[in-house]
Amino acid sequence: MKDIINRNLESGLSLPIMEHFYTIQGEGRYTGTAAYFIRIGGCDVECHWCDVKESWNPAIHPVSSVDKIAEIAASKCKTIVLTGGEPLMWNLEPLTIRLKNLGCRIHIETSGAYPLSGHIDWICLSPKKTALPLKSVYAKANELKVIIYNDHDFIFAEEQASNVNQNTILYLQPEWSKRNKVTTKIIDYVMKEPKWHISLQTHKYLNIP
Ligand SMILES: C[S@@+](CC[C@H](N)C(=O)[O-])C[C@H]1O[C@@H](n2cnc3c(N)ncnc32)[C@H](O)[C@@H]1O
Ligand SMILES: Nc1nc2[nH]cc(C(=O)O)c2c(=O)[nH]1
Ligand code: SF4
Ligand SMILES: [Mg+2]
Repeated sequence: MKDIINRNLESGLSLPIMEHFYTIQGEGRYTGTAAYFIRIGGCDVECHWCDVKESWNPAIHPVSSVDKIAEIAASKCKTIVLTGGEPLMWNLEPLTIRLKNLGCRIHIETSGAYPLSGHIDWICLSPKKTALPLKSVYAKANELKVIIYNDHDFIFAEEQASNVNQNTILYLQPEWSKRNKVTTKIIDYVMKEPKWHISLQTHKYLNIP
């Protein structure tokens, strides 16, 4: 039985799904727009300020068939956001093929620390110092979203911006627990360096998932 589960995980036919829910995209370019989120368990990047640490251990999340998840998601909304955990730790080919066949547009939230897989229409790359993105992900990022926790993160943000392509939209997003302190610094920085935009975690202000 365990062998079958492992084989299905490897092939991407089943994935450890932590949760899936219909909400409003709270961050980045698509802020304010309806999207169905699929949160896949498993992440070894270990950001100390991660707001979903419960996602890190894949073993505590039910291994679910991607057929079923795709069907539920597509019945609610045609824009899907794959997140986690780190969704690129998994083979996304079967899930994304099924979603595409059901007429969906697929977005991903990723640290970029693992290779891209599957069919993705919009890549939100949020690089982390502990596990830098792969070159192949920088090249395809549609938006770059750097989390600002301290002053050094502005320097990190500029370094990261030099790795993405010219069309990538650049965002600075306050780390939630530091928002009172860093939001004003981001506002000043964006006025000084207007290639950047500010992204807020608006779903947290709205009290929605
Ligand atoms: C929970 S992560 C999951 C996807 C992927 N592992 C990643 O980090 O991009 C989703 C988004 O939330 C951001 N995030 C996580 N914790 C945060 C926090 N405390 N404050 C602000 N943004 C946060 C991440 O940087 C990422 O852009
Ligand atoms: N509403 C809402 N928007 C989001 N944008 C990125 C999120 C994530 O956790 O990946 C997220 C989330 O968890 N909720
Ligand atoms: S990479 Fe994403 S899920 Fe993983 S610890 Fe960092 S913020 Fe959390
Ligand atoms: Mg979130």
